Amino acid sequence: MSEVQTVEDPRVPVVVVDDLHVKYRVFASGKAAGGARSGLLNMTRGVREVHALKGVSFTAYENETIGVVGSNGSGKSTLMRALTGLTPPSGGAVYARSRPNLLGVGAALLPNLSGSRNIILGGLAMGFTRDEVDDLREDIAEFAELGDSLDLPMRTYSSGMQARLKFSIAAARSHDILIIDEALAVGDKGFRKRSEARIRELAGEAGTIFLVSHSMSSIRDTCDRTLWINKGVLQMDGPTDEVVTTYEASRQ
Ligand SMILES: Nc1ncnc2c1ncn2[C@@H]1O[C@H](COP(=O)(O)OP(=O)(O)OP(=O)(O)O)[C@@H](O)[C@H]1O
Repeated sequence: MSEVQTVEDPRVPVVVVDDLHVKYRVFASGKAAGGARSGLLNMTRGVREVHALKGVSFTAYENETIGVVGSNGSGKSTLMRALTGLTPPSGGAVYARSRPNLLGVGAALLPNLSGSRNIILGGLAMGFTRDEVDDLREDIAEFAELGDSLDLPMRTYSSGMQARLKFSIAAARSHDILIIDEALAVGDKGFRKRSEARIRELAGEAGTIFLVSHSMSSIRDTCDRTLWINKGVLQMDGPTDEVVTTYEASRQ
């Protein structure tokens, strides 16, 4: 009699993506009906479908920090939006242990309020209580290193300064499943180093992190596993070094 041996996988799955398809319907303006002067667009000939993800499947486990690479328009952001539930699948499914959070509390921040007020607002938007926000304010301000600028309205900040503030607020709490889309590409070198270190800390706090970036050094420094998305297909999924090396070679 043959013996069937089952090997238990000790890893705990937190996100399962199963044959995920995403299609967008876009209205391409094309040539205006009746000539450009009529000012009317021919909507019937202009509907186009973009098949942005074509059957992507993978499982992400607890404590993994996963890089997501691919050329412009390959489907990385679409995949991340589908993970958060912002973009509905047109086929397949996404299962997650808890709702993945997209790093960035940008939508909750108000340009006319000062950096300090936005720290409070962003903290509340992330689900902290008022007392918790009061406890964290100093830490967030210190991490952002914006000095006196924190008293100025956020609209006066450069894009790098805004990114620092958003990162500092969002990174103040550990998330079960966290998605960072290009967050490291902004800010200066010093801030990038500190944000990478903070991401590693967050990853250590039992979270699962997805990092979408065009910076291969950020991916190599931060991620143990990497997904390469190519034209809507998961081209490769494996240890970061192997995937990034193959991806870079493909672009020579
Ligand atoms: N809201 C949308 N409506 C229509 N098409 C879209 C929409 N968002 C993305 N697309 C299309 O889907 C495809 C994948 O785009 P996506 O933004 O996911 O790529 P990406 O890999 O994140 O690109 P990048 O590296 O440039 O940020 C592209 O062809 C893009 O034009």
